[in-house]
Amino acid sequence: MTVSTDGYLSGFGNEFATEALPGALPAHRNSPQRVAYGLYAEQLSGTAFTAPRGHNRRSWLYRIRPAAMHGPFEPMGNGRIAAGFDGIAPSPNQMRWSPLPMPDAPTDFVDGLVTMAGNGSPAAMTGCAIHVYAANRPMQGRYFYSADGEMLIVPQQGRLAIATELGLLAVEPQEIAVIPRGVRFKVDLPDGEARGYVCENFGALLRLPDLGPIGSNGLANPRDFLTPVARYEDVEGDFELVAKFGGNLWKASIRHSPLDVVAWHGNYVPYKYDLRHFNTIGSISYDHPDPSIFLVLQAPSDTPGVDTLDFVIFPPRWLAGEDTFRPPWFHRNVASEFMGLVHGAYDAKADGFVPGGASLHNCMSGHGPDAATFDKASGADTSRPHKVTDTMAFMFETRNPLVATPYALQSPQLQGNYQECWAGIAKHFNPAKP
Ligand SMILES: O=C(O)Cc1cc(O)ccc1O
Ligand SMILES: [Fe+2]
Repeated sequence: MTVSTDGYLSGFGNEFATEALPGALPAHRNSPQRVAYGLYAEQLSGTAFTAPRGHNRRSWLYRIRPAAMHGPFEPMGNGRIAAGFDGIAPSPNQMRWSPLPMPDAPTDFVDGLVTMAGNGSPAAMTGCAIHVYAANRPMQGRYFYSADGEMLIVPQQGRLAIATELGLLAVEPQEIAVIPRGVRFKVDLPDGEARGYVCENFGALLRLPDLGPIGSNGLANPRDFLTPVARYEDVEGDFELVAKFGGNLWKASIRHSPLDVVAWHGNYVPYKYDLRHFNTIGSISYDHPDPSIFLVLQAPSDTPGVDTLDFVIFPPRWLAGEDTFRPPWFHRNVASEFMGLVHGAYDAKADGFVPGGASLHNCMSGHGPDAATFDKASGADTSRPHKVTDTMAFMFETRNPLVATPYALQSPQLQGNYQECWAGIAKHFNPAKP
């Protein structure tokens, strides 16, 4: 068994084993005729049964009642969650949004989800949905799971206590949580309210990238990923199970808490990671490297080297490039970029991109530093290193263009004047002056 720290097991993709009651886990087998304590054995598979061993993910759960026990599902209305992205034209316009305001009415994590952008579909098993959430009420008497994809949660304001079937994840801003496809959970708000971002990954499971010439250490180190120990509730009542399935929300009545797993083992697990532990690598000579150097997790596609989804962060770091324009350069990419800001300021934008806000730069749409940032950085002294502090920006970078949802396009948070941040860029060209 791996090392346990404060209710967590450390490592990425490990074979974990944990029990909340002694002897609840069967030894040397998965499905004995009778399980200890009268528990039911159930397998939860996150990959095809025959996936190569290195990518195969499944866990065995020993629970008070099987997951099959609940009433029939019926559609419940999607609220502000988009059912899909087909049939909406993606836009080449650069877009930026101010933060989603905290709700006035009581709103839990599920009610608080708003889809901003996405591509692909759960049916195609590729692409993602990007949501933001703003909530002010714990999930009471209801439990949620997404059958559409694993959920990468990036809290921006307020802590989340995410009670999952496999145990409790306590996350705060500058940490992330990943809830596997199908795992049931409920969210409590220890600070009363919370806001953040969610990327629902329809494709291959997020994994740590290869390190190539970087070597055997660096970027996000596997032992900093934490998975909860087993923890169960044995409660009965009139509860609701909400499923996101095929883009839509469904609800079923359930007469007990589905968070009733007393012991489990396996490698299909929820986990959290503190972004402040990221080992940031950059240039110590000249030039600003591609942002792939900041890759935390990737969801590969069937094409080698081309990911369906990359989760990239821009954490505090030293900039040392000499005779170098140090902030992000002007660029156009084949990939599409949805960015958010957890904390502080982002070094490519002097203002307008604020914590809780978001931006979208689609395939081949030009973007980069705003005029104020360009002027400052092109005149800066680069003979000494400079530390970028008080910042935590991130990017959901996708292979396919992102479709902004009708909600995102019509929302009052859309900044109509975003493109003006480049309007003041001066013409300096003078063919007579090399
Ligand atoms: O657009 C952005 O701000 C993100 C980004 C940062 C960077 O350092 C290089 C490329 C890139 O897309
Ligand atoms: Fe970019």
